[in-house]
Amino acid sequence: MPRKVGRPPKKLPSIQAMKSKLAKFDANCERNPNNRNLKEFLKVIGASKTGRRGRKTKAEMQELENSNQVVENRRMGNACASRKYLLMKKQRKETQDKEIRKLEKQNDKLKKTNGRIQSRLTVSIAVQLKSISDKVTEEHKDEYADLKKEVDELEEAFSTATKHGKCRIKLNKSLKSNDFKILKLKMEMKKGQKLQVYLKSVLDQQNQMNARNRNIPQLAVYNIPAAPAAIAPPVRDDDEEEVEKEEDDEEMNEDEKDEDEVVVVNVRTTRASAKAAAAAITPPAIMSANDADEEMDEDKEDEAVEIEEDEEVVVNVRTTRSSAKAATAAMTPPAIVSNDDKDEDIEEDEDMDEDLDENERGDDEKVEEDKEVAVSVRTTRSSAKAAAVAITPRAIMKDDDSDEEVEEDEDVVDNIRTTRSSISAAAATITHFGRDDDEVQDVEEDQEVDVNAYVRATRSRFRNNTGSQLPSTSQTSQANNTDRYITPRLSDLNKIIENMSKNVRMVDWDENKVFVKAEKDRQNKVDQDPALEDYEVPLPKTPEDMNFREQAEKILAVRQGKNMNTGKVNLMRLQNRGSAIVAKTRKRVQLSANITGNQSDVIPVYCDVAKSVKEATVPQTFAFKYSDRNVGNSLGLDEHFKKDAHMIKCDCHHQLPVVNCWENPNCPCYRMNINLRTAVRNTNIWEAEDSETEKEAYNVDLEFATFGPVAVHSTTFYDAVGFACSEECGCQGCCTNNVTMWLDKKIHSFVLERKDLNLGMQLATNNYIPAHTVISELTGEVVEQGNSDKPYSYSLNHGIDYGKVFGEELSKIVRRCSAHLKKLMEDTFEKFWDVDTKRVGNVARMMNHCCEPNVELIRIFQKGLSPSNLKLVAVTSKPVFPGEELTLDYGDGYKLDSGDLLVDVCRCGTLSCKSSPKMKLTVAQIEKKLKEDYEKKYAAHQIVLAKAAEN
Ligand SMILES: C[S@@+](CC[C@H](N)C(=O)[O-])C[C@H]1O[C@@H](n2cnc3c(N)ncnc32)[C@H](O)[C@@H]1O
Repeated sequence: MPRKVGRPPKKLPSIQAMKSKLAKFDANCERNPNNRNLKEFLKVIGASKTGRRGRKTKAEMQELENSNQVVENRRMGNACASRKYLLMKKQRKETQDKEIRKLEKQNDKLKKTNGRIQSRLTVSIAVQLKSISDKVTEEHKDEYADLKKEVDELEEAFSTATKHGKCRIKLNKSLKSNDFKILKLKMEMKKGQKLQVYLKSVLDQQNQMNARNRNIPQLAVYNIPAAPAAIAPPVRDDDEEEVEKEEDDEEMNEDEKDEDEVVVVNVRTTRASAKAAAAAITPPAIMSANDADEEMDEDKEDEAVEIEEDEEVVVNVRTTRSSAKAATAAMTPPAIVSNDDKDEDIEEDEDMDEDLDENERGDDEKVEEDKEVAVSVRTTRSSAKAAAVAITPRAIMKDDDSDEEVEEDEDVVDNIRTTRSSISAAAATITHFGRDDDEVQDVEEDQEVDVNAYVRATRSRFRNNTGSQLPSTSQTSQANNTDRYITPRLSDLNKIIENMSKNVRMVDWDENKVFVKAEKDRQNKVDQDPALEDYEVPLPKTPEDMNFREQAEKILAVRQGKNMNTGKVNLMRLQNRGSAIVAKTRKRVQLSANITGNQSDVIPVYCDVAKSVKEATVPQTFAFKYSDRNVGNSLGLDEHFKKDAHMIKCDCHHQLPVVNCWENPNCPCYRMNINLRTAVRNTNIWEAEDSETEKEAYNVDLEFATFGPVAVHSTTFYDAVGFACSEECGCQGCCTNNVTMWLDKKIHSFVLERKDLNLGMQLATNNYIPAHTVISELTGEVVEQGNSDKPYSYSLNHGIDYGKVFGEELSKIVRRCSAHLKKLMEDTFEKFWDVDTKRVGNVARMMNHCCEPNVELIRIFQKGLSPSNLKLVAVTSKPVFPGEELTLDYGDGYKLDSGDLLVDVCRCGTLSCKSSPKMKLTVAQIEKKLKEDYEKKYAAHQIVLAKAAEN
């Protein structure tokens, strides 16, 4: 027999072996879902991602797939379905690793400088002003004069802002060709500074200002690197001295220069007629579907900037001349050093020119160095650090370690303090971080805070943590006047408590009367509102129609899961929350007659743990600013959707015959409502294997129609995302596709009461509220997770999002989404966002946790698809009777300030409560208890309804 040459073919594992491997893998997956990765999956099934060897043949794969094991193994199937996602994730990881390696390399290099001047970033900003003519000819004389005037003003602004000496602006006389004037601003930033955040912030600030003037285009920064600073160790304190010295003598030694890294930011501006300005209002970065293609192309050219070296990044931004000026001013770092050292500046100018030339060549070869206006400004390391750190959102500041966070907070404050004097002049003009924390402004509709809210939050947190307060300066107070800042200062919040304390009093309380009044008020409101013409308040089911057994079985399953098999049963202690008891008049301590300050939404506060006014104290929990609107911004993404052309809205009711949005397949809002669910479903990769019928059911289950019950997919609470029409639409939001319409109707009456000292305030209803009814928005400050106050924060997008994927899904459903917007969405939704209700919020923030909650939160976008367009809407998941508490499930991971897990000390008192007494209960016992409870509530409600009908 001839001897076989070469390797014997690899023996394929038997199906049996394969099955056992699969079982193992599945068990592993069960233990740790993170183990589900493609590589492992492929390994298990014997295939390799590359190369033929070991890969199954089609037939073998078919056989595998047909095997019960595979078919039944849902997770495995899901892994298959998410193959694309996993590959993508892997690629992303590789890129990230590469970037990290690069940054580490840089970091090592920087460290070699002995930890003294570790790094210095020189930021050059070139502002190109379009539409300056070829030559400064006679006909352009005036124009040139204007320009010169502007530059003079700019110079002056810089000099004022920088305080430290004069700044130089070079305006070359022979402006020529290609319609650009180039203006340069150089800033030195030091290592440890978050360049990306810094630039983003200054532009955000500028944009906020510009937003008021529609003729000024929005600035945008892109391609800014995750600066080496992001991983660089913070500048050591002992460096500060040296930096201060530098401030004084303005010298930079050769060694330091070597360490310079140059970042060039180009800002292009359009000096144009109103029309052109309006067109220019769209920054290249965020071109939307509706924009002209031409502009898109142009933008693409603009975007085609290259990172020349590790340390060099070019960023293009388009703006108008005036805004560029303002932007330049805004970009002025807090403490600016004069430029005595001309040689050095000239050298740097040259560097910059090179960069600009590089950058321009692609666009237009004709820009010449001598046609440039140069502004050179240098900041000190310490002040730059202070500025950058101060405006760096907490989440972007290394936030994985809480200890480190505290240190950083302290660091921030240290820096703010050290540089306070040096920033004073600049603060009034440009620096927002130095703004006085201590100004409360009214929360207006659609009001927003700029990025500085983060700074403010950080500083407030510092105060809360340390009890000390940062001093403020007159300059910072000046800055306050121009800014709309909402995060209230601690002292004002304390004043709220003081004022409340003064008005505590004893009042009569007749539950029966209150419930009857609430019922009548609701009926009146519904009757008188034409928008609610078709709405009928559903009545509660009779006890006979209820399925208590099913409920009891569920409760028992939960209890068995907890091994509750000992102890004595005291059913009266349990499930006695809420009431159906129609009480007689009694005295009650009232802490506030109306917490909202709004007469159309009166919510009184009672304290039942105190028997007299003397005994009563107003708890600290009321130190918050009442607002029925969210506040906050979303890293620029919201700016995009604020623009008319990009806002998602419909004009359904503008045409006849009127077609209800919900029934109109062409309504962009309704379409978005449907598409969002698909996006969420696609995001949830482990759901991806659902059959088409299941997918269909999923869509139906998540109906967000205005007048129908708001259906929540019970098993995927976090996935409940929809889109609603708004006041910007043709229907003005009074249509069938706007569940948020209920938020302003205020048809339900609530009360806050304290019955349990340890539980704090409880939110209860005075009305019967049917299941699946919108009751309130949960409002607060929209902040990135990590910036929020945990016990009072609610996740805005966690769970509807796997990293960038949700952003990607979103970008797919926006028509003709530009590459930049896509990236913006991905980046924004890669982060997790919270609604922090600690300092700003509404009554919904008072909802306690319950192991058997009756309220769930759904997420509804309006007008756009940024976190600022997203609302957390509270919807009842069960019928709630008058007197009953409204509760949410905070989740098993929720920790109290004490560090205890809430579930371990929960006081919700339900039969499902994880900390309820251990006792053996049968289904029949639980069913009986549930029935009794419901009958009592139902009977009491019938009395209320009857009395309401009487008068
Ligand atoms: C967002 S607040 C809810 C309103 C709170 N009762 C108040 O007076 O401000 C959350 C805090 O309420 C308390 N809490 C909420 N539900 C609770 C429960 N089931 N058991 C014990 N404490 C609870 C905890 O102190 C928790 O940190």
